[in-house]
Amino acid sequence: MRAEDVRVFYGEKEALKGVSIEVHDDKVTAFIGPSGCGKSTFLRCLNRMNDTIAGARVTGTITLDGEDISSPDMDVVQLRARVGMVFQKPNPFPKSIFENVAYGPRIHGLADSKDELEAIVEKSLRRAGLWDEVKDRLAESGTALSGGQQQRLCIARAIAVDPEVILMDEPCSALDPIATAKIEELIHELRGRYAIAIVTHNMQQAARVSQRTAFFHLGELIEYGKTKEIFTNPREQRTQDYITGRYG
Ligand SMILES: Nc1ncnc2c1ncn2[C@@H]1O[C@H](COP(=O)(O)OP(=O)(O)OP(=O)(O)O)[C@@H](O)[C@H]1O
Repeated sequence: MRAEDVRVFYGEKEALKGVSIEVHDDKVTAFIGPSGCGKSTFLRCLNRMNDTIAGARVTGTITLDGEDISSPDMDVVQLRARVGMVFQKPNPFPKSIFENVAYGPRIHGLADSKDELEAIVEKSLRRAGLWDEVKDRLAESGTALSGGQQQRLCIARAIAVDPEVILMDEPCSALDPIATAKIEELIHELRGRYAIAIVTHNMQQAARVSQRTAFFHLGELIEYGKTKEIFTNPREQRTQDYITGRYG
C-alpha cells in the first residue's frame, strides 16, 4: 500500500499533516510515537475506518495494488476484507468460535459448500495459532475464551477472508506478557504472507516484530526506515529523543 500526502481533519483540527509512506507487502511495519501523534488515525486511513467517524475528513491518496481506495469504484466492504483490522481490545462477535471465523467467508461468498467453509475456518484458526486450543470446542462462544485467545480469534477472523494487509492497533495492550509473546510470535509467522502494519506504544515490541518503523510526532511522519536503523542510528533528533525516552 502506498500513501501520498495523507491529511486527516477532525472538524477544523488537522490531526495528520501530509503523510507519505509505503507499506511493504512482505514486511511488518511498526508505527510508533507519543500518545496523540496520529498513529491510529493513520492506520484507520488504510482501510477507510475514518469514514465511520463523524466529522473526520481525509485528503491525499492511498493506493492498494495501485488502486485508489477512495475511488467510487472501491467497495468499502471488500476493501476492509482486503485490508483487515485487529483492534486494541479483542472484539469477537458474541457468537460461536466457528461462526466468528466463518462469518466473513460466508458473506463474501468464499466457500461453495459446508466442507469448504469448515476447511477455511480450520486453516484460519491454524494460521492464527489457535486451532489446537479450540478444535474441540468450536461451538462455544468466542467471548468465553481468554483475552489472548480472543485476540488470536480476531486475527483468525481477519485471515479468513484472505486479506492482503492486516492492520493491528496496539493488539497486545490489553494482554498479559505470555499472551503478548504469543501474538508477537504469530506476527512473525504471518509475515511474508500478509503485509502487516502495527501501531504500538511499546518500542521493544516494535524492535522485536517489525522490519520497518515509522515514527510519528504531532501529526507528522518524522522518519521512516529500517527498524534497525531507526533504533540504532536515527537521522532525526526527534526520533533520537523519543527512542531514548526523552519524551512520550
Ligand atoms: N474521533 C476523533 N475526534 C476528534 N479528534 C480525534 C479523534 N480521534 C483522534 N483525535 C485526535 O487526533 C489526534 C491523533 O490521535 P490518534 O488517536 O490518532 O493518536 P495516537 O498516536 O494513535 O495516540 P494513542 O497512542 O494515544 O492512541 C489526537 O490529537 C486526538 O485527540
